[in-house]
This record gives sequence, C-alpha cells and structure tokens, in this order.
Amino acid sequence: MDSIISAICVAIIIASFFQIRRWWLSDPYVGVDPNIPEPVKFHPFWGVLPYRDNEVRLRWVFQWAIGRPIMKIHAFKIPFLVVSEPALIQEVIQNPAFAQKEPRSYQILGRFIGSKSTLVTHGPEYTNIQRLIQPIFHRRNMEDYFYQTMIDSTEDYATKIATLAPNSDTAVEGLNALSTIDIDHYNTMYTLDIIMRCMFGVRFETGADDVSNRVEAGAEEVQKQISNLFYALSPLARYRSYIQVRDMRKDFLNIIESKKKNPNDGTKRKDLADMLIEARDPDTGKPIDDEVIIDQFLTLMLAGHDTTAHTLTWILHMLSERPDAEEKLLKEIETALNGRTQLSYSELTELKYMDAIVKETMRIFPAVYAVGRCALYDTRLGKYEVKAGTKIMINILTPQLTERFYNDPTGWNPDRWMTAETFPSHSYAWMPFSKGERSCVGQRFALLEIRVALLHLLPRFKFKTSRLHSIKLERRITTQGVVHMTPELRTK
Ligand code: HEM
Repeated sequence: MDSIISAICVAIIIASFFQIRRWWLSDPYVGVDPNIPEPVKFHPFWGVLPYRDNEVRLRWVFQWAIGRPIMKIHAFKIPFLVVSEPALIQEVIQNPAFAQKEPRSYQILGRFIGSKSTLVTHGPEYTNIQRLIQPIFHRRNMEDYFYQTMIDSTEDYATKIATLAPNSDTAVEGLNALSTIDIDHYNTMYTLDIIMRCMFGVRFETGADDVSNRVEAGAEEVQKQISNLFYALSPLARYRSYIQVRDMRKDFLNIIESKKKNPNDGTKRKDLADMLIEARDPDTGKPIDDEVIIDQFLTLMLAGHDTTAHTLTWILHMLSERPDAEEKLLKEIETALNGRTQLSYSELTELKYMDAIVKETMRIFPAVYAVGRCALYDTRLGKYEVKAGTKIMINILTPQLTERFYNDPTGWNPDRWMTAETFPSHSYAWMPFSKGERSCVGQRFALLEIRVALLHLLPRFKFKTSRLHSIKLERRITTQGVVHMTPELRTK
C-alpha cells in the first residue's frame, strides 16, 4: 500500500514539474497579433525585467522603441504593446476602445487616491466626475483665484531660498559658495504648498502643523513605493499607505466640514474646496459626496505636485547650463515688467520665450514619459488586431526625441519653438500632458505655476548647478532630477 502511495506522490510531483515547466516556457503573447514585432527575444517568464538596470532603466521607452512604431514586450508573462509612432498614438487616443486606463500602472497610486478618482475611473462614472473637475481649471478661475495664490506661495518660497543663498543677508549660518541644496526636494515642497493653498486656502510648511506633517509623510510614502517595487509589494507598505491615507482623509474631511459650517461668503479668495462644495450635478442638482471630493483632493495633490516640481527642477538646471538662454529670458521678463514687480495673468501667459523654454524642457524631460491604456473590446490598431484586455503603453518620450520631428533632437534648443517652421510635423510628437479626453486636467494650472516661479524667482536668484555632485535622472513613474544647486542672490 505504502509503495502505491509513494508511486502516486512521485507521479504527481513529476507531472507538476512538467506542468510548471510547460507554463514557465509557454508563449506570453497568447492573443497578441503575431505580426507585432518583439524588439529582442525575451525570456518567456521574466520578459523585460532582467533588462532593468540602474543606468538604462526601462529601455523600451527609448532604445528599443526607436524605429519601431509598435512592439510587444512582456514582464512576468503580462504582455504590453508599446506604441511609439505619433500617428498610431493618435489612433489609440481617439479610439473609444482604448478609453480605459491600464489599471496595473495605477495600482500603487490607487492605494492613495481612492476608487472615485478622476485618474482611475472610466465610462459614465468618469464623465460625471470630469464634468465637475474640468470647469475648476478654466482660465477664469486661474486668473481670478489661483494666480494670486501662486504668487503668494512663490513669495514665501523666495524668502526661504534667500536663507539658502550664501551671499544673502538672511542666509542661515555656515553657508559658503560651495554649499548646495537638493533643488528638487525644495521645489516639491513648494508645489505641495501651492496645491494645498489652492485646494484649501491653508499653507503647507514642513514641520509647521499636523496636517502638513501628514501630507508630507503621505507624499513621501507614494514616492517611496513608486521607486521601490519590492517595498511597494510588501505588507508593510500596504499598512503604511492604509494608515496615511486614513489620516489624510480625516484631515480633509475636517476641512470640508468646517468649510460647510462657514461657507465662503465672497470676502475670501475662493479655493478648490469651495468650488467642489458649491458644485452641483447638472442632471440631479445634488452636491458631490464628501468621499468623492476627498478622492479628487488626493488625486490633485498627488498628480499635481511632483510632476510640476520635477519640470521646474529641469528648467532651472538647463538655464544654469545655458547662460545665453537665461540671459534672453531675463531680458524678456525685464521688458514685460517695465519697472513693475508683477504682471497680469494674460501678460505672463504671453511671454513667448518663457513658453519656449518650458516646452523644450518638457520635450527632453517629460515628467510623465509613458501612459497606459487597456482595450475594452476587440479592435484594430493600424494594420494589427488588438484583443479586448490588451495593455497598451503610449510612449511619450521617444517621439519627442526623434530626428524625424526635431533637428538635433537631444540638443536643448528653446528657439525651435519660436517659429512655426521648426515645430514638429505631427502634433502628437509633443505630448507631455498626453492628449485627448484623458489628458492632464491640470495642464493650465501646472504651466501657470512654472511661469509664476520663473517670473518671481529668476530675476532675484541665479541657480547654479553644482559640479561637485552628479546629476541623476531617475525614471520611476515620473522623470525626477536629482540636481544639487547653489542659489545666489543677484546683485544689480
Ligand atoms: C508639469 C506638470 C504635469 C505633467 C507633465 C502632467 C502630466 C499628465 C499626464 C501625461 C496625464 C495623463 C495620464 C494618463 O493618461 O494616464 C495627466 C493626468 C492628470 N493630471 Fe497631470 N500633469 C502635470 C501637472 C498636473 C497638475 C498641476 C494637476 C492638478 C492640479 C494634474 C492633475 C492631473 C489629473 C487629475 C489627471 C487625470 C486626468 C484624467 O484622467 O482625466 N496634473 N497628467
């Protein structure tokens, strides 16, 4: 009897071994059109994962994608189609079959932003939320409310920078000409302050109060989980995000409740919370549920601060590297100011060279270098068939660095945006805010923040990139720059 049981056990073990081996070696691209090329022969189980290294992270966005309009890659047998040709990207964006975001790319962020966030919903639920969110970012609100809030925050940032400038009267003790700051960290705290003030009318300041502490801890936890996948998958990370989100939601709910008790009677500058509390569903006339409002706050806070901060960091770095461009921008600002200290909203948004600098920096260092979509039903993409459930990565970076669309594509040259002749021949060859229905709702807000920062900081400070530290470009979900700079007070 024993020997029969042993024989059955051995047979099960052998059969399981062959089954696992078959699965391990099975085709990861079942259901994917076989005509779509694979850039290199990947391992059938690990796929692209062994190619992830520190120097060339995510090769698929640049190396393999160059000259490949579409290709297939996989990781742990999960296949993705990487689309890198502007005409095909346009097809993806305009085809309703691809209206859904790729849920996996939002798994980590999803822990923090809630299930009713505009970033992750789709279909009628998304349309309802968009109808409430989009009007908030209209030009009138920018001009009437957010512009002045951004200026106030920037003035405080300038005061803080002055304490870090070795040649300023207010410099903290012990600074010298070689002292540097991690400018991206400071920019991140600055953009967090802007979004907090615009959302709730409250200041965000490191260590100043409990709400600021919890917001900072939450924002840092997101960064940590995004940058370290192994940590993100651990129960500890899940627990920490649960606690932090719970605390932030409580804080935000308290703010909403106190605003409801003391509604803005027009004597104070309106903020985003006032606008969302006032908003009514156009069909039912009902106000928005508090939990839905909180999902949007968390989304705007997380989607809207580090992207802008990283962009500002790269702009300051490029201006430090290119004094000719900095000089030209300062001239443009000086001419526009004409002896005043402030510009009107429309005067600021009309500064052409400033706009060119922002565009050119976002071309080379797009804060978001790819976005994910998922086919809702069977469809076609170019000459290929795409089955329902197929995951798509829209490659934002590669077209922006392609010779077909840009002369000297890796050279930073803002002048290419000064005349229409040197604009890219396809509008989808520049899309740092994505395009179409699911593009960045905060684009106008982000561009205004960056312009306000340049207008109010550059004439006062010269930001010098330190040669003593290496400059690191980290591609996680966003393109972060680790850049050490010395801010110097400009003397007339
Ligand atoms: C330079 C700064 C920014 C860049 C480069 C950027 C880029 C993007 C991109 C590429 C998307 C599309 C994501 C996708 O399709 O999966 C997006 C979506 C979004 N962004 Fe931004 N963003 C920036 C700033 C902001 C700001 C300041 C806010 C809010 C205040 C914001 C709020 C959002 C939201 C809510 C979405 C989701 C839109 C939707 O699905 O309907 N972003 N952003």
